[in-house]
Amino acid sequence: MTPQAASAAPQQKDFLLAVEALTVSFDGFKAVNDVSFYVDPNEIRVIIGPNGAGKTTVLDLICGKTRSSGGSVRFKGHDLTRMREDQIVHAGVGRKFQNPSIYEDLSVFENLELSYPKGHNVFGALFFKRDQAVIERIHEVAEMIFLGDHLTDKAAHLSHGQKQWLEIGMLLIQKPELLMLDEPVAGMSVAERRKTAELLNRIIQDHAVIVIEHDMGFVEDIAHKVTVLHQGKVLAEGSMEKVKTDPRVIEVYLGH
Ligand SMILES: Nc1ncnc2c1ncn2[C@@H]1O[C@H](COP(=O)(O)OP(=O)(O)OP(=O)(O)O)[C@@H](O)[C@H]1O
Repeated sequence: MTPQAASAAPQQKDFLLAVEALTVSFDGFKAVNDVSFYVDPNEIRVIIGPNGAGKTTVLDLICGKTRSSGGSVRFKGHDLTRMREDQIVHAGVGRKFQNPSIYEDLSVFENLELSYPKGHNVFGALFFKRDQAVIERIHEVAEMIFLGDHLTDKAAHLSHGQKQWLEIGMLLIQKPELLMLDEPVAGMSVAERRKTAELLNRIIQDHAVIVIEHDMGFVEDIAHKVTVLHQGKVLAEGSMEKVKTDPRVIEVYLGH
């Protein structure tokens, strides 16, 4: 190829996350079957689909909780399928599960402090100091998750929605570049749902977010792009406008 031809070649787009041909089988059953999708920096991607479609398993594969049997997950050039869960966290991928895993007996401040990155070895943890930078970061995150006035409250006394936000805050304090949230608004009030949409729109100024969600009103509010899974495969992908009028999506999911 001549130098001119090389420079004219199309540039490959820099996706934050590239999932390609991802597959996993459980006892011969393909729960995730040849799934590919690409997430941009600052994007909110929502994964929808009927129960058992493989949504949670896809997130489990990305965060290293489950090992794939085929395909790749590239995040900023790293193949996550070759990395351990803790290495994936350090690479910048944070995952929130459906049930909040906060410390109920500790305050909001202490929960956030515990999640502050303390270095990757035992000495980092031993010599960790509650210095000004840490305190400032905790206040900054607490404001972002609407808990700035609740720093001294015990987590046990927070509402269900506030507990979900606290757990998102515990991820944010680690500064991941990609956050993955499994049904973040399940059980929330309408007002809490609205604030969660606002929170996600704040978050994506510095992060990308993948959300699994069944609440279609919420999906319409937040999704830049929707990936529809069905029986372990990608059935459709695109804007919510496009996906919700797709007859196949209506047949297997939205029409029920
Ligand atoms: N560790 C596992 N061992 C065996 N089967 C599993 C395992 N994890 C998931 N499955 C199966 O894989 C399929 C996909 O499950 P998954 O939880 O990913 O679906 P989902 O789309 O998240 O569903 P829901 O909306 O109900 O949460 C299901 O049939 C489930 O029973």
